[in-house]
Amino acid sequence: SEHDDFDGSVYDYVVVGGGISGLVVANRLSEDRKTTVLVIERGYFDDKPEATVPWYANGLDTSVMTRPESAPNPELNNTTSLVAVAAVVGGGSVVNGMGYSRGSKADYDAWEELGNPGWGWDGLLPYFRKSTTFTPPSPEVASRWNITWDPSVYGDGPLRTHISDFQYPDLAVFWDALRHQPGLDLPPGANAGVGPGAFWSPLSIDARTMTRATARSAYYDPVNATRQNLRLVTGQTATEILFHPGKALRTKGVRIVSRSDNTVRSVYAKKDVILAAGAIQTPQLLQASGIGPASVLQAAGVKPFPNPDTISTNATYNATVWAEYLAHRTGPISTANGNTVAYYSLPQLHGPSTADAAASIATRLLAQNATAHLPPLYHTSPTLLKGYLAQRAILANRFASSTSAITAGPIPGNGVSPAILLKPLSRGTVTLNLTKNPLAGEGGGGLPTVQYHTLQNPLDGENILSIIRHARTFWASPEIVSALHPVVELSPGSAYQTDADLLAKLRGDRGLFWPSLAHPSGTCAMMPEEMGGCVDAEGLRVYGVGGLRVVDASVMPLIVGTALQATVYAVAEKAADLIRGGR
Ligand SMILES: Cc1cc2nc3c(=O)[nH]c(=O)nc-3n(C[C@H](O)[C@H](O)[C@H](O)COP(=O)(O)OP(=O)(O)OC[C@H]3O[C@@H](n4cnc5c(N)ncnc54)[C@H](O)[C@@H]3O)c2cc1C
Repeated sequence: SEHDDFDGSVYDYVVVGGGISGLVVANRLSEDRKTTVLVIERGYFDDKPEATVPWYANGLDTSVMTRPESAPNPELNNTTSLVAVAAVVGGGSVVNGMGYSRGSKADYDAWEELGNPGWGWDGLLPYFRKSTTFTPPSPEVASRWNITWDPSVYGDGPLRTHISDFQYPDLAVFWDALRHQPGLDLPPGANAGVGPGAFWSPLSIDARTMTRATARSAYYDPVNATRQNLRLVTGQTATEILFHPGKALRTKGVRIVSRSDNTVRSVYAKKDVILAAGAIQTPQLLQASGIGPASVLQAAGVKPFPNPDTISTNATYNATVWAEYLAHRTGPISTANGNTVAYYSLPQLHGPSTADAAASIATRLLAQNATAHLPPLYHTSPTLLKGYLAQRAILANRFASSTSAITAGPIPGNGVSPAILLKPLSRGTVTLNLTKNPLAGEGGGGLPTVQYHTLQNPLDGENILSIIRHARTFWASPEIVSALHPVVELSPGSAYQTDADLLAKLRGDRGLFWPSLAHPSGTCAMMPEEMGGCVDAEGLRVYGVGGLRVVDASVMPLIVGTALQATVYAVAEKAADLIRGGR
């Protein structure tokens, strides 16, 4: 087969996962033609329209995903839910909603406060720039819609981002309402690290072709033909990290299984094995390789991203708009969820008259008996608890200030208004599924057990209710009602008003309320080891193991107040620099 030649082969670096972080790191490391890099990817290349036409980002292409169910969640009436994980060359960038957004400065400065020098906003901005190019809309569209941006926060990097010329007409009404929101800022440009507010926010679209811009189109396709020192193999699942014999743990390579015929092969790394398998599968691979419970097993913790509203109904567009896209690359098919996002801090959510409600949440958070609202893992690990308490102090500070967002209101043109909690206090876990051999099935089909523990901390419930109530107020604002008629809430529905009724509905209805919006992170956190950290800040090296690094969304020590792809690109760019620096 085409893969016969690589069994037993040796590279400088073996990268596990050809998703966003894996392709960025592989590209940068192979810029030096003397450095050899192998990328192992579970999925395949996907060239169908769903992977390239922007409009499809409104739906979920599950044909290129693995979809484990979560464990039954005790706080959600023991119901399970989907864990959406990409399995395709390009990873999440091929299936995601294409929003390109960075958190506020305070979100990244929190990483630095957690003991990671150089990982605050100022340390990451060069990598945000290095990874992106921004193409503005046409001057006519920009002036008609009053679209503004800050060109200084983008560079001439591989990932193309764009605000398209097509804007849903109703957005004018929404912007009118946003301008009248008390206390909501309207900063001139998104992605500049400024605090919450309403923005014109780009999508990962390549304006030259009006197609989806992905880690593959940005970091792999342009260099594939010319770099003999870079190789990507598809349909191969890494199932185990291999170590040199001896007392000091040092990686030797990776064992992989072919999805098509279950052939087992081994490949070797002279320098490092680099894990980029994403925040669900990286911890699984570490655990399957028996890497120390003190650093990794205990550090497992997926942060939920609850979404107490319905998803897109997948309205089908008619033939005319498709014809327009095919002929001119314009119209609704040329864009996805739209380019307007409003971020609110907790005080802004509560409004000026009840701003002390936010301070009260912060005070009550700090007064909590932390272990009472955390999974058992934290009860027995003083280091893990120490890390959580440090995160908690930072979150209490952010709750009481207006420096970072607790919710984002994407306002797409398809009439769906998800209510999203960006700063969860509850902590989940990713652990090996002991009843399923990770080697079994279609080439390593076994997936780990994901326990979200959504709503384990009751303050998460309070914050979600505030977010829902705020969304109701927004949709009832006079600007919207007078222009668009009263908006009817389909889900959960106006019958649900009291805290108890709303919470009971959320706990029981998995179609309505999701524990995660496909943004797992923090499952192998970058923090000092004595705070339960998994990798160091100097080189993202796994504590206690030589030659092993993690570069994907697992390393985020605290989830940032927005969707993650922009941050994953920047973190991977910085990781590549640190690795090349030889540290
Ligand atoms: C449905 C969906 C919608 C999203 N919407 C948005 C959005 O609009 N905006 C935004 O900013 N972010 C969005 N995200 C999040 C964003 O795409 C992810 O945070 C990002 O892709 C994570 O990058 P990563 O490198 O950590 O992992 P991934 O991009 O997931 O890459 C991991 C890769 O590793 C491969 N892999 C896993 N295990 C193995 C193994 N054992 N062996 C070999 N290969 C393996 C996988 O197949 C995958 O290709 C969305 C994600 C999803 C799933």
